[in-house]
Amino acid sequence: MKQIPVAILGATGYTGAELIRLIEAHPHFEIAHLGAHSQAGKFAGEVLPGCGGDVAGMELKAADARLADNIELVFTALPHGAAAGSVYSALAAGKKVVDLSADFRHKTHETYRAAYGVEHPHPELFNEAVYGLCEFNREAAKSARLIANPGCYPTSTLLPLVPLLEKGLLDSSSIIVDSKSGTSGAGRSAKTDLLYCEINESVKAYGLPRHRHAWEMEEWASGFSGAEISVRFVPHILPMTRGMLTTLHLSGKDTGSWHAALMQRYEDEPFVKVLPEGVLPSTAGVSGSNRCDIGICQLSDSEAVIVSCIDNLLKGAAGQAMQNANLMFSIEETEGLAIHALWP
Ligand SMILES: NC(=O)C1=CN([C@@H]2O[C@H](COP(=O)(O)OP(=O)(O)OC[C@H]3O[C@@H](n4cnc5c(N)ncnc54)[C@H](OP(=O)(O)O)[C@@H]3O)[C@@H](O)[C@H]2O)C=CC1
Ligand SMILES: CC(=O)N[C@@H](CCC(=O)OP(=O)(O)O)C(=O)O
Repeated sequence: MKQIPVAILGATGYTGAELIRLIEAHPHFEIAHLGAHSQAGKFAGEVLPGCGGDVAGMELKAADARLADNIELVFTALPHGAAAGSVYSALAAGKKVVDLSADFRHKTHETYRAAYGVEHPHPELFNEAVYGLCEFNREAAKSARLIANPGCYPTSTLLPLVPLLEKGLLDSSSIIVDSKSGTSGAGRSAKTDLLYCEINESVKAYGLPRHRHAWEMEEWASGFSGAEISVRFVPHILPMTRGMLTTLHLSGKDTGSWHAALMQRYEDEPFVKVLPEGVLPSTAGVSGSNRCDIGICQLSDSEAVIVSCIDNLLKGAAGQAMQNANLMFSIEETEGLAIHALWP
């Protein structure tokens, strides 16, 4: 198979760096363009400590630099709000796009406005964008021109939730989503509340009363299962570099059947692992992999706790983006993606 030239816009951020690592090890994609913003003009190796080989010597292009004609795929790993214009231009130039930002994740302008509080510059693309939760939208991803890669918190929430909603087992009005994220989830740009002294030896809730990902969770839980849900979502930030753990406090019926329902739904999925009943996952168990591990503990006939873990930079971002890119180019979905975690 030929090598497919790709561009990464936002290559100097955390998810951009992860994309470089994945593409360098991928047999069918090759890096042809690295875009940056404040770091444009420098070499990748000057800005990215983890970057070696030929890529280290590539010049970082300005965010709006022209993309060469032979580039077929563009990953936009840009802040939300900044991504939409680049996505629009790349599509207009005939490229396929996997957008890691939140700019095209919503079905309607109303929901986007509610979650982000601003007008969208290209709402006409909402209908075309495919929400890239591969386990539920695989067929649509295969023919997509634009993938809206899901958010990290929604990925860790929707994977355990949707199969139970599909079977009508959950009380959809009382879903509590308690999530913890490593600090890389907040990106690489300098912010006072991400300084070592603010984060170290501390755990902090944030995003209340309603974090923007609550809309994304509700919209797609409903989109995939048909059930209207409302979530109470509280994110937390922890002093670890990568990893995300989501605890779902759930009620419903036949909780004794929930473990089997999840096992059955995911038995053929390479990137979702349902642990034996009562065994709970850890972030260390998925770190460096594209997996989501799910553990379930029945509390009573009508109540259960489910815990899911992902690496926010992989299944929560660059890994899932690569899964989608594989689908878009008819490549084996697992290509270039580690099943095993970096453990211990
Ligand atoms: N981190 C995570 O775990 C996850 C992130 N995401 C989403 O993926 C996207 C990238 O995230 P992440 O890598 O963490 O972000 P970072 O803050 O680490 O990196 C942002 C990148 O975008 C560039 N950039 C910053 N501002 C602009 C601008 N105004 N115009 C063009 N480029 C700009 C930066 O360039 P320079 O360095 O040159 O200034 C940098 O390359 C975001 O939308 C994020 O919300 C999604 C899921 C998980
Ligand atoms: C710890 C932290 O700050 N996390 C980010 C979410 C991660 C992210 O990148 O959000 P998107 O997937 O929507 O782009 C936040 O709460 O805004």
